[in-house]
Amino acid sequence: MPQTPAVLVLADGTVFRGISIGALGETVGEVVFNTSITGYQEILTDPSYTKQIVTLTYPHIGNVGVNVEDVESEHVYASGLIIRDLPLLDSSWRSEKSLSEYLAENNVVAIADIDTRKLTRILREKGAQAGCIIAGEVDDVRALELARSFPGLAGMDLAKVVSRKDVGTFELGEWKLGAGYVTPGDAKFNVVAFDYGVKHNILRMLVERGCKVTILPAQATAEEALALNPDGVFLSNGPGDPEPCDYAIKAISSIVDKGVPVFGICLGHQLLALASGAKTVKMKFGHHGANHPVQDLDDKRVFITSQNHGFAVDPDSLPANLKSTHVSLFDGSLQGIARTDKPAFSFQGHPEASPGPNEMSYLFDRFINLMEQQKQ
Ligand SMILES: NC(=O)CC[C@H](N)C(=O)O
Repeated sequence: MPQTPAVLVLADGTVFRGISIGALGETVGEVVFNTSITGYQEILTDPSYTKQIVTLTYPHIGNVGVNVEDVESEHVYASGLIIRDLPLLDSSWRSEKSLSEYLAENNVVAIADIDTRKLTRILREKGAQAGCIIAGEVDDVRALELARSFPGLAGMDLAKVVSRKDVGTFELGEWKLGAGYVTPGDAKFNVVAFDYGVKHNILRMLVERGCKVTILPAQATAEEALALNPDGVFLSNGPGDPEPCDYAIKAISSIVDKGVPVFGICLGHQLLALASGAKTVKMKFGHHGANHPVQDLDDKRVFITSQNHGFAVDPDSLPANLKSTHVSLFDGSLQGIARTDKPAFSFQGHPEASPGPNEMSYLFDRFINLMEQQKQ
C-alpha cells in the first residue's frame, strides 16, 4: 500500500521525515515526550494535553488498537502524535478499530517512522519546544514557519477553553460519565468539582468512594460553589499555564478560607498553591510518564506515580501556612502540598491514573477522611 509522507519540523529547525498515520493536514503545538509504555488512548484523550504534540518514547504504539472505554474524556485533546512504529496489525479482544483509523476519524495529524530517541534527546537537552507536523502535501518551509509562530504555553489560559461551559447542565448534580457511571443516589458526600479539563477516572474514583459529584465550569465563582453546600471541593487537572487563571485563584482562595475541605490534582494543585500565595514556574521539559518515583515526606514511603505536567510549584515560594508533602525522586521538584491552617491539600502527579501501580489512590481516601472529620 502506498504510504503518505509526513514531516515534523521543530522550532530549532530540526526536520524529521516519516509517514502519516492519522488525518491529513497540519498541526502545531509544544512537543513533549511521554515515557509510558501503555495508555496511548488515555494520553490522547487527557484534556491537559491541549496544544501539545505528544511523542511516545516506547517504540511500538497501537498494538492493542482502540476501544471506547480507555478514554479520559469525550475527545482527543492532544494536538498531534509522534511515534516510532505502528504495528501492521493490532490485536486485542477489546479492540474496535486501529489507532490509525481512530486518529483519522478524530482529525488528529500524526507521524510514524521517525527516530523518537533522537527527538527525545533534543527535547531533554534544549527543553520542550514548539513543533509542526504536516501530513500529505509536505512543505518544510511552511512547517518551520508554523512551528516558530507558536507562542508557547507560558501565559496561556486553556482551562477555561476546555472546561464545560454550561452551568445548568452541571448544577443539577448527577452527571453520567462516558463509561456509564452514575452518581449513586445514597451518596455520603456532596462534592463540587471545578472542571478545568477533568479526567474521567478522577470522577469515577470520587463516585466509587460514595461522593455525589456536581461539576462546575472553570469560571464558576466561590459563591456558586458554596451555594451547593459542598462537603468538599475538588480542583481538577487541566491544560496550559495556571498563573493566568485569576478567576480560579480567586474562587479557590475564598473556598479555602471558609474551611471547606479542598483536594487538587495537577493544575488544581498548582492553583491551590497560587491561591495560597505561592508561585509556579515553567519546567524545562516537564514530567510525562507512568513510572515517576515520588516520596511522601510524612512517612518517607516511595510511590510509583503517573505524571503529566510542564509547570510546577516553586518550593522556595511557599508561605508559612503551606508545607510540602511530596517530592519527586527524579529531580527533587515539589509534588504535593498541604495547608497547615485549613483542610486543603493537593498533588502534582495523577493519583487517579493506574498504569499498573495504583498506590497513590490513598490521596482520595485522605480527601474522604477530611470530609468525614469536618462533618463531625
Ligand atoms: N495535567 C495537568 O493538570 C497539567 C497542569 C499544567 N497544565 C501543567 O502542564 O503543568
